[in-house]
Amino acid sequence: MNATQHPELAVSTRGLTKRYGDYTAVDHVDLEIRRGEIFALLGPNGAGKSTTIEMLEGYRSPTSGTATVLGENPLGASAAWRARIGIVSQQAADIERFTVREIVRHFASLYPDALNPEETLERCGLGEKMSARVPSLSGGQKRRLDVALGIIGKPELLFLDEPTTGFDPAARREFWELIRELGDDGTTILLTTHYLDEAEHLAQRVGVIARGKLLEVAPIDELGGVEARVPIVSWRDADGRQFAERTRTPGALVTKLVAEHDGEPRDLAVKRPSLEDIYLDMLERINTEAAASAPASPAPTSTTTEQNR
Ligand SMILES: Nc1ncnc2c1ncn2[C@@H]1O[C@H](COP(=O)(O)OP(=O)(O)OP(=O)(O)O)[C@@H](O)[C@H]1O
Repeated sequence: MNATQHPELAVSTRGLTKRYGDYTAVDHVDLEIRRGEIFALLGPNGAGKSTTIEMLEGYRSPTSGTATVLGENPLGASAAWRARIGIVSQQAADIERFTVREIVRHFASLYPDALNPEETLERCGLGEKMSARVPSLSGGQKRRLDVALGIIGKPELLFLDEPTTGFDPAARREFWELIRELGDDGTTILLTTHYLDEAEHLAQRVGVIARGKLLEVAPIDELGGVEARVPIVSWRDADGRQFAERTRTPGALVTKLVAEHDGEPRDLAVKRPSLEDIYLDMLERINTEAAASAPASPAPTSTTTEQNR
């Protein structure tokens, strides 16, 4: 069944919810991702990122709410729709018998307008491994193969679930380059990551999810609001007591402290909160609020475990 969706949107959800028994893994998520956007979903372990993505891919059914992806309901979407999306999930490809080239060629043959397999492998840094069998690849190289398989069908929308886990720093940089190129070509990308620098490098907007709830969606440099970015000046007095003050005019405060201390205050530091500081503050706040509003949702039990959907 075709759903109505604003043509500029690649993804839109309303009240998207997934429950396992009494446990709510994804809780009324309203999310809009524009076509051509690179969007990063951040959140701690178990926050609900993969569950959200899997509902958008059509691999998990929502308990309630709706999702529209490239104009269709992902559940039971058409084969033509499936050819328009690319998926790099957390499970690495494990195709024992084949060489890298064979497997990528096979995947390419499944799509109406696939990329060139050899060129794609070069782009993914596997040019020298085309004739290698999959089991002989290192962890990072297997992940690159996953990425090659995810993009081979020239997707309009690419889902990347923690794509650079296990990459060495150089491989991550190369991967970021590849993702930026895909973004420049107009591919919409939804990625989840635990690396804030990755989100900073790649994403135009980020969403933070924790305990299944989407806490905030914002351009990366506006996350947490203006207030969260106010610098903190810290110092010690002559007795060694630690002080810290948030101020929009750190220079003026430092000048005042220097005058008051008749010289350099001890351990003087001016710190502008990093994205990581802001993100961790948000998570701490939500955990404190959750603890205050007990009883919390019980953790999922084996009786509520759902294997596939
Ligand atoms: N099939 C299932 N049955 C029961 N609970 C599940 C099932 N799948 C996921 N969950 C629970 O739902 C919550 C969200 O899981 P999800 O995999 O979406 O988290 P995540 O944000 O992707 O975490 P991570 O960063 O660790 O990959 C977790 O508490 C998880 O244990």
